[in-house]
Amino acid sequence: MLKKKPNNNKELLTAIGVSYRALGGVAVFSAVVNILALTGTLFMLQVYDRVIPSHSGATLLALFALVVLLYLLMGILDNARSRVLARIGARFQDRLDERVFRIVLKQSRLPSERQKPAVALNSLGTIQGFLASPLPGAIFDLPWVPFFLTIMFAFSIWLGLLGIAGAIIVAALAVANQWLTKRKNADAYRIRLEADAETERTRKQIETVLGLGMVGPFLTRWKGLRATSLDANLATSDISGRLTSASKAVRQLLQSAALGLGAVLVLAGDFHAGAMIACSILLGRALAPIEQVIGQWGLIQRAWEAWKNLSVLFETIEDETQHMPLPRPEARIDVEAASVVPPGERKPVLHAITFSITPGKALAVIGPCAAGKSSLARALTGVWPAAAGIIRLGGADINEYPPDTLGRYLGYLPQTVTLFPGTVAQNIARFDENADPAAIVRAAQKAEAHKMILNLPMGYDTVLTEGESLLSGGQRQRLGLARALYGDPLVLVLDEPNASLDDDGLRALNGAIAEAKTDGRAVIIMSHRPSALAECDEVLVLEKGQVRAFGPRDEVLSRITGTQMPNVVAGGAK
Ligand SMILES: Nc1ncnc2c1ncn2[C@@H]1O[C@H](COP(=O)(O)OP(=O)(O)OP(=O)(O)O)[C@@H](O)[C@H]1O
Repeated sequence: MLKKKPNNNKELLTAIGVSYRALGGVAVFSAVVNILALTGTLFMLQVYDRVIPSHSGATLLALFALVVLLYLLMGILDNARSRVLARIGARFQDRLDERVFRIVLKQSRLPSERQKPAVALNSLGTIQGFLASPLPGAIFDLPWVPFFLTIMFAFSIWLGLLGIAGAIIVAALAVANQWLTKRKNADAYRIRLEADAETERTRKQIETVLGLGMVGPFLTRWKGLRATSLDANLATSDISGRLTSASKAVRQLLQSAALGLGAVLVLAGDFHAGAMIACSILLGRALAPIEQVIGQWGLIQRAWEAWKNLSVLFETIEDETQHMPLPRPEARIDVEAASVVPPGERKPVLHAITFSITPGKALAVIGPCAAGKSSLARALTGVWPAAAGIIRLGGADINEYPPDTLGRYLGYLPQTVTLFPGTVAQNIARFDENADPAAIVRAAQKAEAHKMILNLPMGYDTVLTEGESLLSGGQRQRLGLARALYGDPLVLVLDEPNASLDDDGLRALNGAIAEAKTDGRAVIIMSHRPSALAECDEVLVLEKGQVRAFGPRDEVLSRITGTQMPNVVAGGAK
């Protein structure tokens, strides 16, 4: 079967295609601008034909006034064309921004991708930058090259042939430029991205880098990458510069050659001196867009690479916003023979896991280190997709829900609580712009975090910055729980929610779980510590990514330990 060409991705073509009227307008402006470009030639012919023979100053003045008007119009239209093209670029970016942002987020699930600058965002910016540059204008001028050459033919077949030869030479220089710089340009770009990623990595891990005295080695690695990227850049710009200078010189030489050839024809007696100069001007105009395109070839290459990158990404990463909206489901999770492979890995970390949890029940997932508890939490929240089997929420595959909707149905407390720059209230409300303050306070109260928040310098309006150190581990965990409880989630997935909690925190957590059950939510708690079992009705024991036991709490506990852990049930042990 023939494979669809990735460059023809429908979404990209549509994003440009919506501006078809504007593009049509640009084509019309280009036509007028190119016709107006004959002003100089016509003026010169009129000066030769009318003004000089008649010695008429008035004619010259009238002609000149007309020329001023025509050039003014040309300037206005040329500027309008650039403005429209820049707006087409902005519209293109605006239309694809959300799609690209979602792709970047999805790709970031791969640890290897997380370290790199976002290719999709870079690519979109590159295409927008290209459209806002003077280059597309020059590209719209290219089809007018034959128009100027045809006029040259009308003056003289020899001058026409010279024009064609000139266009071929300049175009050949463009092709040589592309051919010689393509690889080096791509290399320079790739290495520069790697160097940027290295800076970003160092910046993010600055405490470790400084603490372990690793600045020197990192600097050496970074400088190595920058030097390689600079070398590749220099090599490209050397070749490009050589060819650009050659093309400039060739154009001027050709214009002089046109004058020379015109002079030969004038001397032969069958040619007008005005036509000789007119052809020289026409040739310059015909070759100008070709030369401009050569000079900016790198930009065209980068824009084309960016287009191909986006095409491939759009073809391979589905647009999730296209799913049909489902009604709010029942608070029930069914995991059916689900196997989970971490993104970018080959080996599953969870093997054929099967269990269910119904509304109003709490399930504890316990097991030794690296048993797969956090992996299960990630799979349940859709962060890591199941490689085999199905995870259902309210009977529907969780992949059927758009990620943001699924996120709202699930209250997820990850093992490491990350808070974002913004106020405490914004963090609890998951940055929902229409958040109801009463709902934020309610979530905090349910997580028993309300009093703690009121004791912060600005209460709910306390601003948290990136990497803030205002909050202790326990405080973060309580805020994380409030955030998980915000917005009436159906299922709570709490990964080690008790890891940094003191006795008060543990009591609060168990109270929050009991209340969630009363509210009809299902609760799944991943934990090492037995204190988490107090409110749980069922227990699932994981070991090496497999279910060792699953069932009612006391039954499972007595099976695996020989006791019912009465003190655990009473909430006494931690
Ligand atoms: N991002 C990842 N990429 C590849 N493998 C991973 C990733 N995260 C975890 N694993 C592997 O998956 C297995 C299960 O890890 P997981 O963190 O789910 O265990 P856990 O039971 O939560 O452990 P702990 O109690 O120590 O937090 C481990 O062997 C771990 O090495």
